[in-house]
Amino acid sequence: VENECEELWCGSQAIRFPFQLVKGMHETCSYPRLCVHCTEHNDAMLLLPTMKLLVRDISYRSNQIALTHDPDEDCFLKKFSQINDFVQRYQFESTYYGPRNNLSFLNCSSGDMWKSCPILVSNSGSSVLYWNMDITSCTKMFDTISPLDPYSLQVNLLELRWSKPDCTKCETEGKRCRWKINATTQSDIQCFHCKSKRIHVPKSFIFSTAGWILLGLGVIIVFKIIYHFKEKEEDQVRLDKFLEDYRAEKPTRFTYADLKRITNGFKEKLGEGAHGSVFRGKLSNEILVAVKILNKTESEGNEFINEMEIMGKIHHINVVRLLGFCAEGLYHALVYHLFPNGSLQIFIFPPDDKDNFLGWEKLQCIALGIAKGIEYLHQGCNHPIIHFDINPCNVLLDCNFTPKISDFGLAKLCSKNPSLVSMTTARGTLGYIAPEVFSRNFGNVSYKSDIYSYGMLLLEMVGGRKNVDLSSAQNFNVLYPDWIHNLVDGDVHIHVEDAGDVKIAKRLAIVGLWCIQWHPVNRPCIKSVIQMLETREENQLNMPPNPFHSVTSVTTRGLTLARLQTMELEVIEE
Ligand SMILES: Nc1ncnc2c1ncn2[C@@H]1O[C@H](COP(=O)(O)OP(=O)(O)OP(=O)(O)O)[C@@H](O)[C@H]1O
Repeated sequence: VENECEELWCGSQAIRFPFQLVKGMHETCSYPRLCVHCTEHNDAMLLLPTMKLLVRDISYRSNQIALTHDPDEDCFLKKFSQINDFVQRYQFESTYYGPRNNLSFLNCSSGDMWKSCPILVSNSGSSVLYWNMDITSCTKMFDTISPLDPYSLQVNLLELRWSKPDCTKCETEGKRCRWKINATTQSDIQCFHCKSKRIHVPKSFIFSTAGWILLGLGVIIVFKIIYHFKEKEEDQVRLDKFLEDYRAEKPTRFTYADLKRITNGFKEKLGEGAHGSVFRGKLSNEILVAVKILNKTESEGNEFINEMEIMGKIHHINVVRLLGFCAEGLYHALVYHLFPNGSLQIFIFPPDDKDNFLGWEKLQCIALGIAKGIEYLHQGCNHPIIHFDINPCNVLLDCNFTPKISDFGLAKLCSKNPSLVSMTTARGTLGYIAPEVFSRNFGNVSYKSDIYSYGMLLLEMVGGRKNVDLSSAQNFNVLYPDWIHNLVDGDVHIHVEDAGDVKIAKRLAIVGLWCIQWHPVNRPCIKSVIQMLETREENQLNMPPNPFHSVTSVTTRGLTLARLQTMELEVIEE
């Protein structure tokens, strides 16, 4: 019931007790058989049993209502008797404070000027001359007593006041009022809390608004569908372009927006290295990629693109293939195949860690694969490349554990201060950098620098532990190879059960030790490394001299040699 007595609106007119909009009519909410109808033009019409009146205004504070004639009808006074009945029946009073009026009604239908409303009403006590009209042709119809004001009636205006029901008490308490159930008089009202207010919105408005909303939704859906198909089309175009480039063995050039789409907004980060961050991406359901966003490249614009074209031509089973790149303003990025196994780094475990150790056969295959990849970079392709950063992090493993060398060419492309890198990424890089890269006293930087890094990597694989032991910071890059040397000499026994495995372990260790000779000239070239790894004649593998056997003697020898060399070599600041 409370909701039915809510205040509703018709245009700017609030309709509430003792009136009620015709919809949701409830007997306790308004005068009996009296209701207001809201037209499609938002006009409130008071519906009486035999006529309707247009509501001009309702003041709930002063209990007044102003009514006028239905615009469809011309004359108010023709319906005087119904109006008078209505006023008296619902105990309305005229806002006109005066004695009850003796009204005279005159019929003036014969005069031209009375055409629209041929009835004149006057208070019989006062003159009709104030109308300033010719009333000589009028005939008297009847006299009556009414509380209504003749002047207002004549101008089609009905201003009424109701004293009952009186809701002012309820309203001062912040409540609403309505009839009591089974009320017998117009004083039988009760106050109640009205919780919710609803705005009356004409049906036409609801329909038009709903229509607009539906239309809007329809347009959005259509746009979404078009966008979806356009996106799919663009994806397909990009994929086709990629496949075309792939077959033509050249890297695809992507825009930064492409990369954003491929990586789903750079959502999944695979890792971060010295050159930048790597994100997981998807070119199609079958082609998963890793997108490396470079921090800073030294080569700009065209130079970078030329460099990419060269790197894109490098194809070898043991080298990560560059699928694409992005060179857009400050954004430089590289796109590679994704290798879900990640880098070799996470597979290096000691042989006695049975659950994680890969096995000697597999380690040998990986070592050989890496060597073949280095051989291809050094000698096999049109543009020989020194990697400068061979380490387990830069060897990725595909699902068959085939090793793939990554990050080739970046040493040239990216600004990389070795001493700076050694400080920040000591974990991965420091132990692998050849001595001559630090100081020319050991010789010239050449392909042999990669051999040194490869040797360190091999030894790490054999030992199953990091070659840089930061806990013994003083001699970290000396102690570990020494330990390996002793292992091969037979002084320290590594836990290898199978005789075949012992052979592999020894072979890997011997090759590793040859590769890490201080002076580049003493290191084998990569071809020899491969031969040594592939040989089955164990006794053909000679042990290299142990440069760490006596740290003092080595240092003395090194210094002597260094002293000799400094006399010939230009001193380069580290
Ligand atoms: N193609 C790839 N597929 C799968 N994972 C990758 C790929 N490329 C890189 N990653 C992962 O992202 C991480 C960061 O690679 P990134 O090459 O940038 O650095 P890094 O090799 O670890 O270090 P640095 O660049 O200093 O040599 C790697 O450890 C690797 O796990």
